[in-house]
Amino acid sequence: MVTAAARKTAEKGKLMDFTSTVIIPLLFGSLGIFALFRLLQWVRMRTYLQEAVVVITGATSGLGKECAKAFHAAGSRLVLCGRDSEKLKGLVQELCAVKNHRKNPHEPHTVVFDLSDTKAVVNAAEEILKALGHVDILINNAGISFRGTIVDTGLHVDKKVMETNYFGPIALTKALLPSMIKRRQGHIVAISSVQGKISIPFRSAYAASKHATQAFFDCLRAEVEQYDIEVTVVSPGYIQTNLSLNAVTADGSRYGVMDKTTAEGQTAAEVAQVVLNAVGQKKKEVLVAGLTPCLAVYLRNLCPRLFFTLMASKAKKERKAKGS
Ligand SMILES: NC(=O)C1=CN([C@@H]2O[C@H](COP(=O)(O)OP(=O)(O)OC[C@H]3O[C@@H](n4cnc5c(N)ncnc54)[C@H](OP(=O)(O)O)[C@@H]3O)[C@@H](O)[C@H]2O)C=CC1
Ligand SMILES: CCCCCCCCCCCCCCCC(=O)OCC(=O)COP(=O)(O)O
Repeated sequence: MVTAAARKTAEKGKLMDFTSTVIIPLLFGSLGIFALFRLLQWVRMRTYLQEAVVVITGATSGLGKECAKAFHAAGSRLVLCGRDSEKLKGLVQELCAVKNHRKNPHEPHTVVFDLSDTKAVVNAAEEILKALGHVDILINNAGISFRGTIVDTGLHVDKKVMETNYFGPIALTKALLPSMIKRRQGHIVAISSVQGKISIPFRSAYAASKHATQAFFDCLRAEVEQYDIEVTVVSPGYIQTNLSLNAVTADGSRYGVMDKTTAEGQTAAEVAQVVLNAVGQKKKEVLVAGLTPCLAVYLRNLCPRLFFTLMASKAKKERKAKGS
């Protein structure tokens, strides 16, 4: 007669057999497949980015500057765009410092223009195509933010924000698109914002420009799929940059304050890595934000009434804090 203890030992043995013959090989097999998948993904990404001609707007500071460093490290041939030629030269020197230069021998090209000047944008696109022949990846990063009430804001301020954040990037995109279509190759990136998906009070011009950006590049993605052109929309939450310092206010003057939310945001280097990976993996869109902004995006879509109530109380609170 089999005792209970013997039955228990036999069951334990069976379990151990099952673990060593099924569970452990399955676990290691899955880990192996995952590691192989990640390796293949990395190799594909490296091949995609190495030698690629990458145009970055707003390369003089913040996220644009960090994207320049990340794509340079990935071996891309950079075209750095900005309004300040001295800052661009400084960045080229930094990138061409011996340590970086050994990894990527291509000296970045610089193009100076203001995105709110459509003619200058078209000329810049021509200059880029003349100098490099083609563009593989365009990163529409440059932008400005806004702080103010709608009732006090001059229309010239709304236009300035729209020109910089929306018309400038779409003008550059339209100027480079025909050459991408001709080659049936290209990748267009729009750095939007969480505020391209939700609107928060006292940011009307900024949120409107980013919603327009999201809409335009979503349309573009569908239209250019037939030419194998990729479109990636990146929507970050707060990033530690000069964005709030450089924001315009209701009368068009500089805001000049480093907001706590911005100062406590993600680092620009972290977000640049997300941009690099999203481009390398040809992602359609990516939301790079903390839990609250992400929840706010879902809430806006799933329960708009509650979202609007929260935004109204946020506006009330901010107005009270300012004593207005
Ligand atoms: N910081 C944040 O919290 C977030 C930022 N973003 C987005 O990230 C992008 C980069 O901003 P960020 O790095 O944070 O801010 P920064 O202010 O540090 O950088 C903005 C860049 O845009 C350039 N720029 C501004 N206006 C113009 C113009 N008229 N013509 C050409 N270039 C111009 C600036 O050039 P110059 O040096 O000449 O001023 C600068 O290089 C923006 O699109 C922004 O909306 C999105 C979500 C969050
Ligand atoms: C249980 C659900 C709770 C979720 C609701 C909370 C609602 C609180 C609102 C939070 C709003 C977050 C907004 C984040 C916006 C953002 O990250 O924007 C990034 C920027 O573009 C920064 O630009 P700015 O000029 O505003 O500094």
